[in-house]
Amino acid sequence: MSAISWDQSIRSFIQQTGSSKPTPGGGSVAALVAALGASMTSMVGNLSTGEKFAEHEPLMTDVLQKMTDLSSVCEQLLADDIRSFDTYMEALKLPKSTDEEKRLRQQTIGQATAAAVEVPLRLMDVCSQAMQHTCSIAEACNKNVISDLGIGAILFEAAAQSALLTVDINLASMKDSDAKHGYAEQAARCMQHIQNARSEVLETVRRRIRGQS
Ligand SMILES: Nc1nc(=O)c2c([nH]1)NC[C@@H]1CN(c3ccc(C(=O)N[C@@H](CCC(=O)O)C(=O)O)cc3)C=[N+]21
Repeated sequence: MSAISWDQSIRSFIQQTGSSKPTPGGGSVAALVAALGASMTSMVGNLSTGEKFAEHEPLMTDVLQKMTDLSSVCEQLLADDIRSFDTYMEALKLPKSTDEEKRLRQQTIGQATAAAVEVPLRLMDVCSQAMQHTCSIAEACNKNVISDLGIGAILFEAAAQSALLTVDINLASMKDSDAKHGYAEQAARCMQHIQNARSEVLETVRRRIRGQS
C-alpha cells in the first residue's frame, strides 16, 4: 500500500482537526463537507449517462465539470482557511506596549479578520453555485441514486451554515461597521438562496423516492 492513501489522509485530517491546535478549524471542515457534497452530485451525474439519459447528456456533462471545478475550489479554500486563521492567531500575539505597536497590531488584526471572513464567504458562494447545479439535475437524473443527490444538497447546506457561523464569529470582533454590514448582508442573501434551492431539491428527491414520477 502506498504511503499516502485516502484512508490515511482522512484519519490524519480528523486527528488534526480534533486536536487542540486551532487549525484546521471549523472553516476548513466546512470546505471538506462542501467537497463531499460535490462528490455526491458528481456520482449522481456519472450514473446518469448512457442511452437512457441521452437527452440530458449536455446538462450532465456541464454539471460534472462544475462539480470538478467547485471541488478544486473547496480544496483551495480548505488550505486558505488554515492560512487565514493562523495569520489571525499570529496577529493577536503582536506586541502592544507602545502606541505605535498598538496601532500596528490593531491594523494587522483588522486585515486578518477581513481575510478570515472572506474565506468562509467564498465557501458560501461555492455552496450556492453547487446547490443550484444540484437542483438543475434533480428531475432528470437517475432515480436509483436520487437519495445521494439529496445528501449532496444537505451537505452543501451544512457546509454553508457552518461557514456562516464562522463568518458571524469573525464579524462580531470586526470594528469597521460599514464593512461588517456589507459582509453580513452578502452572507444572509447567499444563505437564503441556498436554503430555497435546498428545499426545492429535497422536495423533488422525496417525491421521486415515493415513486410519483
Ligand atoms: N476563517 C476562520 N476559520 C476558523 O476555523 C475559525 C475562524 N475563522 N474564526 C473563529 C473560529 C474559532 N476558532 C478557534 C480555534 C481555536 C482557538 C484556540 O485555540 N483558542 C485558545 C487560545 C489560543 C491562543 O491564544 O493561542 C483558547 O481559547 O484557549 C480559538 C478559536 C477557529 N475559527
